[in-house]
Amino acid sequence: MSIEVHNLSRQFGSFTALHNINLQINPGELLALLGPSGSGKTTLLRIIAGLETADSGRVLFNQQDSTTKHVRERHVGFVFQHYALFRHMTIFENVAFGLRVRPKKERPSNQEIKRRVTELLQLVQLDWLADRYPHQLSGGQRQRIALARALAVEPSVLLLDEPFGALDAKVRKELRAWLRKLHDDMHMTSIFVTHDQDEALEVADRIVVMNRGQIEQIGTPNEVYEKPASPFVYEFLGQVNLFHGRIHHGQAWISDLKIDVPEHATTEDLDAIAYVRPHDIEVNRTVSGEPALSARIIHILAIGPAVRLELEHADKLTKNTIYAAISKERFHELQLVKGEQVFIKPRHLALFPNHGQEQLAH
Ligand SMILES: Nc1ncnc2c1ncn2[C@@H]1O[C@H](COP(=O)(O)OP(=O)(O)OP(=O)(O)O)[C@@H](O)[C@H]1O
Repeated sequence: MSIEVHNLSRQFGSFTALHNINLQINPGELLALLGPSGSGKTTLLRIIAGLETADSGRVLFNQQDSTTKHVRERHVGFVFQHYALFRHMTIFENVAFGLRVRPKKERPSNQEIKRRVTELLQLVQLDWLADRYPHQLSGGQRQRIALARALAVEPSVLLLDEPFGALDAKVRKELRAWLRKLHDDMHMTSIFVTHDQDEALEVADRIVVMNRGQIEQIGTPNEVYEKPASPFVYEFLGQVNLFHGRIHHGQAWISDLKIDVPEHATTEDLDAIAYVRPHDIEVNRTVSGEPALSARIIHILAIGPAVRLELEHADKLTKNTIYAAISKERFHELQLVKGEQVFIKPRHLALFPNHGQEQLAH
């Protein structure tokens, strides 16, 4: 099932929750709506689901206008973070619920319901819990049952709002991999809301980055991470260093560094901000001909495959903290010690005109 969103807007009083949203979701795609709290993700998901109405704009399911279609007619399954299971029903009955409440002529026989529910419980690998009640399950198990319940009605579209939000980090990671596999096996179109960058980058085919009711960028995880379209996306996705500088005729001055930026050949004396990812900061013990910034190591974190360095660069009157990530091999080669002086330079940087918009930089 394809989903199209055209010129969708939604106000709550004088507050604009969604402003002119346009989105095309391909059949079979797993799409993440990613953004900070209050950016409009849930409102957009609820409008697509038919649980909320838009002030203007349209939602098309398989090219057909579904704006006026009732929730039941949209063949949508939901999983919400706080969409609790029915406490007084067994796990089996929770999953069977959507089938049992169907109008009589569409309702499967008891035997058929039993077959389908058993199959779904096997799919979420919890068939051994069929006779238990929700309070006898762990949080992760309950979320998997919530998914099985959503899938029972064979939805063409699966909508998930922070489905793993309340779970601990390890269970979240397991369920992410599991959701990806389930989505691929079931051939659905799925949209999930998250404010967790790692979750979106790891699971989604494409990510819609939202900010203040608008879409900042739509792209594959690789595109939004490697080629952020705006300062907001740069700062929201992963850790980033921020430098202030100027661009003039194809050259950027960042602190004492002069860097060629041929893509800005025609720019004249522009105040700019430069973003550099920690793994794009090159660290050396000596200056090798090219200009570099001197910095002092104030902290070393050597956990995991990369070594993270916290550096302090004395830039005229201010002190800037800069984060660098280097490989374990490079770290051992350099034999770095806390407190000593090193030389750093950005291998790759992204420049944007400075409109004073930076807020989130680390
Ligand atoms: N029924 C409502 N009445 C008034 N304001 C609302 C209503 N629903 C949402 N809003 C406002 O609209 C904005 C967007 O809310 P929404 O729930 O879509 O954000 P979100 O990106 O999902 O945030 P979160 O990650 O915190 O759930 C918020 O500022 C919220 O306060």
